[in-house]
Amino acid sequence: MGFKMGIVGLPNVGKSTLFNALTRTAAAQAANFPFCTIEPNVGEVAVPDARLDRLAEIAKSKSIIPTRMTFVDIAGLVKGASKGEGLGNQFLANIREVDAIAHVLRCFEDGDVTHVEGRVDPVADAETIETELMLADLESIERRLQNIVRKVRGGDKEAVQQERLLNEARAVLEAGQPARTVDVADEDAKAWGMLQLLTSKPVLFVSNVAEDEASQGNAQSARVAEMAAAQGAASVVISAKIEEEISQLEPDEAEMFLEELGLAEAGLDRLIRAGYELLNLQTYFTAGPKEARAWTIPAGTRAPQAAGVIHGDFEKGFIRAETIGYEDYITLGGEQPCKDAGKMRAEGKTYVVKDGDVLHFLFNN
Ligand SMILES: Nc1ncnc2c1ncn2[C@@H]1O[C@H](COP(=O)(O)OP(=O)(O)OP(=O)(O)O)[C@@H](O)[C@H]1O
Ligand SMILES: [Mg+2]
Repeated sequence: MGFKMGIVGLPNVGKSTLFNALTRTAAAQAANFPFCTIEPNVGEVAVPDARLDRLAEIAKSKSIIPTRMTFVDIAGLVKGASKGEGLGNQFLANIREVDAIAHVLRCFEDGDVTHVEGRVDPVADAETIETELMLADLESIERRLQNIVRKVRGGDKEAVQQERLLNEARAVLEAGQPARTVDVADEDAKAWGMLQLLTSKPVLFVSNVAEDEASQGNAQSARVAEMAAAQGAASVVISAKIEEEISQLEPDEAEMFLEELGLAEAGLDRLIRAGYELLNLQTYFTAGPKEARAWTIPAGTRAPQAAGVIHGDFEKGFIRAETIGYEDYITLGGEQPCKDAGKMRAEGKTYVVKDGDVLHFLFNN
C-alpha cells in the first residue's frame, strides 16, 4: 500500500529543499525561483525506528529493512489557485491524492530569497493556502451535489448518504472552517474518505527556520506552534537548509554536526515520525536470522490484514500469528527465551495488532 504525505505551501518557502533532504536525491530541483517544481516529485523515505536495530541485534539478522513512507513534493500554491491562478488546479489534483499534508511555512528571514507576498508571516501564509483549499473544496462539493441530484431523487442510498455528508462539509466550510473539523461517524468514514476533500486531510505544519535557529525555533515558529495547537494540529520546527546539508554528510559526520548545532536528532527524523503519527500508523516487526523488518499498518488493524501487508496469501490463508510483545522480546532476549517463558502467544483472526509486536504468521497455501 504505502502512505503518502504531500508537501504543500506557497512558492519558494523551502518545500523542494526539504523534499531533497528527505529523499537524499537531487530529483527535485531546489532553486531560488518560484515554480521550479512543476511535476510532483515522489520519493520514498525510511521511517527511523531505533527498536528495529535492537531487534536485529538480538535476532542476529543479516539485513535490516525499515518500513517506508512516501513524500510528494508539490509545486507552490498561490492565492487564486482554486480559480486557476499560478499552476492552479493541477496542484489541487496532486493534493487530492495524498493521505496527509505537510504544510511548509516560511519562518526564515533572507533578503535573497523572494517571498511571493514580500514579507515573512507564516500564520497569514497558512491562511492563504487554507483559504484556497477551502474554496476548491466548496467548488467540488457544488459539482458533486449537482452530479448526484438524479440519483438522490431516485432514492439511491449511497447518493443520499453522499448528499448528507457533502451538505455537512459545505456548512463547515461556509463558516470558514476546514472539512477536517467535521465529526464523522464510523459508519460514514468510508464514504467521507471517498469525497477526497482537500481540507479533510490531516495537516502537519512545518516551520522552516534559518540555519542558526534550528534547535530553538524563532518568534515566527512560536506563532505557528500556537496556531497549530489551537486547531488541534501538529507542528514541527525544522531548517530545511540545514537538513539538506546534513543529508549530504556521512552518518558519523552528520552526528557530529547535529551535536554542534545542539540537535538531538535530525529534524527529518522528527518530521517523518510526526507524519507517521498524524496518519495514525503503527509498526509491527518480523525478526529472524535473515532479516529484521518493520511493517506499517493503520492502528486498529487485525492480524490477518496485518499479514496481508507482507503478502496477500498470508491474509487469505491466515491460520494464526505467533506474537511476542516488543518489551518481552528485548527483556528476555529473543524468540526462544520468550517461548520458554510462555511469552509467545498464539493470536487468531480477531487479534488487534499492537505497536511493536514481533510477529510470525502461520498460513495455508
Ligand atoms: N531554512 C532556510 N533558510 C534559508 N534559505 C532557505 C531555507 N529553506 C529553503 N531556503 C532557500 O529558499 C529557496 C527556495 O527553496 P525551494 O526551492 O525548496 O522552495 P519551494 O517551496 O520548493 O518553491 P517552489 O514552490 O517554487 O517549488 C532556495 O534558494 C533555498 O535554498
Ligand atoms: Mg519546489
